[in-house]
Amino acid sequence: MGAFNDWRWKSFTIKLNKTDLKGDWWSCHVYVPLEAYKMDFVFFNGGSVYENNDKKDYCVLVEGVMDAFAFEDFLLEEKHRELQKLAADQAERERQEEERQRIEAEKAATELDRQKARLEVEKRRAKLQGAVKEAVRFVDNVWHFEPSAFKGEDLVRLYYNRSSGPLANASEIWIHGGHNNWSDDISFSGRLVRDERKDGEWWYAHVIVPSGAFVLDWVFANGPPGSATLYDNNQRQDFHAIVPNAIPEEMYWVEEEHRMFRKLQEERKIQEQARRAKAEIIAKMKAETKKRTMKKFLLSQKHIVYTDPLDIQAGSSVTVFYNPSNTVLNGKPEVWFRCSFNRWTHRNGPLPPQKMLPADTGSHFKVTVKVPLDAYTMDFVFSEKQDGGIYDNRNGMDYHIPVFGGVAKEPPMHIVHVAVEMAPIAKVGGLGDVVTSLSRAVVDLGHNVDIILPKYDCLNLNNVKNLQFHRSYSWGGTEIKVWTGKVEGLSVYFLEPQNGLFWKGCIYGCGNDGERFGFFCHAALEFLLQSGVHPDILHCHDWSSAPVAWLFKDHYMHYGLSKTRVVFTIHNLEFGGHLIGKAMQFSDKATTVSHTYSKEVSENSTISPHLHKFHGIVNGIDPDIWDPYNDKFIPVCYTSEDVVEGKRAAKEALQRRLGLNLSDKPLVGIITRLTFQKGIHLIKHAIWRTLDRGGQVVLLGSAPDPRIQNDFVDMANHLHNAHAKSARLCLAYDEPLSHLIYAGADFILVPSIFEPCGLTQLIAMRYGSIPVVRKTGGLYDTVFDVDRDKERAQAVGLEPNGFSFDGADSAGVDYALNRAITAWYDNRDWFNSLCKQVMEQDWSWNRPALDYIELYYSARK
Ligand SMILES: Nc1ncnc2c1ncn2[C@@H]1O[C@H](COP(=O)(O)OP(=O)(O)O[C@H]2O[C@H](CO)[C@@H](O)[C@H](O)[C@H]2O)[C@@H](O)[C@H]1O
Repeated sequence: MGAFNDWRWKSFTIKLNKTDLKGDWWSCHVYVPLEAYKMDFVFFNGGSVYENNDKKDYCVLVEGVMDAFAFEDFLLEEKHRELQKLAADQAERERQEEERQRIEAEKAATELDRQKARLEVEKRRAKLQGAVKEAVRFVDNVWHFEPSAFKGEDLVRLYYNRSSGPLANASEIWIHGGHNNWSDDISFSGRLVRDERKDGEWWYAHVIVPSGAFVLDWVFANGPPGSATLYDNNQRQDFHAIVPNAIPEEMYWVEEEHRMFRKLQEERKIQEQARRAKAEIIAKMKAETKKRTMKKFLLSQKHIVYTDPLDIQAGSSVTVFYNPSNTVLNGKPEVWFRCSFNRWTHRNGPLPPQKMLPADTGSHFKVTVKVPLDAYTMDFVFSEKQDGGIYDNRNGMDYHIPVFGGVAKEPPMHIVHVAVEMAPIAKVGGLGDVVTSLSRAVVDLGHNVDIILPKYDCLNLNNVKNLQFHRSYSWGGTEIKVWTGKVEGLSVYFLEPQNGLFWKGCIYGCGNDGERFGFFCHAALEFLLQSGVHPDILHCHDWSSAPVAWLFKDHYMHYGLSKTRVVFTIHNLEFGGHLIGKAMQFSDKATTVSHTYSKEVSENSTISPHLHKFHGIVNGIDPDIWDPYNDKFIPVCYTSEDVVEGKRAAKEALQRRLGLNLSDKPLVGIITRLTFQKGIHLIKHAIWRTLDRGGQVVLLGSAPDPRIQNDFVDMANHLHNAHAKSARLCLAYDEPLSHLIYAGADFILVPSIFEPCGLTQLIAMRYGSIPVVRKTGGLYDTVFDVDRDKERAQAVGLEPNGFSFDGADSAGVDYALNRAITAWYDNRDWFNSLCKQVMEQDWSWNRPALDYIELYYSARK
């Protein structure tokens, strides 16, 4: 009994035969496979008696192309092939399932078309019944046909007695005719001539009876259709004649129904093809953007680390270049490279530390590594000595670079968000957008995400698919019903405590919000515990779900959720500072929504003790939810290629909808919650400045504070009187209108006093609108002034994309807004190319989601 390569390959059992050699020699033939580098074997009697060389077994080496390492790779390749086959099988099954669903949908749609055709025909038939009742064969002394019996497609003469009606003195007489109660409007017309052979005023026209006609409908007039001024329309009843030998009515309607059905089918097919073609274009554009962004990501640390090649392939060699002069290892005589794979979990453990050698290019050092076939990330840090000393481990995050084409895939993480807002079903501001769009991006990267949300009575349920009762449990003295549903493709658990805490008709502003959300956080943890769900990451947001952090650490961690880590994100430090401070203390990692805001708040007493675990990760926007190429709220879809035409149509639709002049003026849009944070006095000033410059302004915003709301209502009244054609303030929350403004505006103004990230400037750019912003927080990180920030933009691989200002006063606003409007008036070609350029920048989650994944992993270390 034997096998090859340490018993890992092709085992065999063969019966030996006695040979005629001298002594007690037995033998057998063994086939040695190509992949063998060693043969292992023992002898046995076919039963339980073994000769296994004192438990060491026997082995002989095999000469050939294989050794232990090559065999390792060979096995991985085998596994790879097997996985590929499984994946192909799976893909085929999915394709078949899709095909089945497509056929099913097609069947249902066909049935619907058939019903529609039937209904339509019934409607027309009922309508025709009336006309048939009124129709006759002739009217004495007014009109008749020759011959009197005829059918569809016959040529007949229609006689008319001119003196019978209002055309008695007309010099010309025309017939405007149709059939079956004008079913195709006018289907024939012609000029009548006088019949000299008859007595009296008899005029006639030749008419070809339309096929399928039961009833002919007509009027007489003194000119052809379009230029007649006098009619004989039988006292507004029109004339109706029966077609005596028409085809049987039943047959006609059966044919009509068929014709209608075919037409509907044809229309549907064309629509379906257009939809599919569009989906393909969208997928292609998305993939290209993603690829560009990934490349930029790989190059983004080039001043510290980069690899050659940039995309590392499993099973190949890669050279890592490192420049210590920008790190803590600056000036050290030696640099050592310490590396492993798969987030330090690779089966072979870390590679032995390698000393890096100076590279030819300036201050970089280099080292070459063989990447195993089952790698999906390459992980490394640098140290000053072979045995350690000072490390550059990227502030505790380590360096991780994705490896492509390997046989192993990154195991998915399970992330659960506990949040009180979620777009589009319960959105108040940007927090709701981020919960949805970050989750979608993380799912796209192959991880599992669930969201736990209160079941408010004011949820927008139109956007929840498959809402179902899931279970109920008791906690906090009440029954809590749990519902599940899909929102934007994400799985959501809705908690509905029967004590009515979320039946208040609103999300915030109930007086006891702290108590309501505190209860919700506790209930969410209880739900996870009772359902036996053990996520890797619990992600909570702002003061409203901050309690998750300490409730978890104080209680639930000890009840069996011990592998879970808590990540806390600050979207706005303005509210609930105490709760935020406590969550900062108890969370494993904390983030805020831009790098600059993280610096701006770093001295805040709630943050400063925790800087070691605090990171700024800029927000992204969801490229599917905000997509001018696929947006049902704008009149013409567009990409960067036809941005000018697309925006022109959107601007016109916006002007029309809000009653503004339909002229080509620079249009400034503002979309915001109206709070102190958003720079209210600067917004007001900008409205007047834009009007001074001959532009138009549209503001969409609502104020939670009634004093501010009233103030804007006054301003709106004033503006709508004095500048009705140039300014419109919509003081409400209106998602569809916001899309039209993003598309129709030339500029989106964001003059915030402080701004953790800001999404409106990012959405603006996606729609080719130019942001005009105050340089603060995330606005500083995402908007680069065309005149002042060229270098700062280039440092992050971008071209400048907007206008910005520093001061929080009117002079500041003027500085940016005047330049923006002047550029629009004086340099339209350049302005249009700027619109195209900002549309091509990637402000989606493609990049920031990678940073969140890194953060989640580092929280688990
Ligand atoms: N009247 C209205 N009608 C329709 N839509 C409206 C609207 N008013 C605002 N919106 C929409 O609400 C969102 C606002 O997001 P922001 O990030 O700009 O601000 P917000 O201060 O709410 O968010 C906070 O959290 C986010 C997320 O982290 C941070 O980016 C931000 O800096 C921080 O203040 C955008 O999607 C915008 O279109």
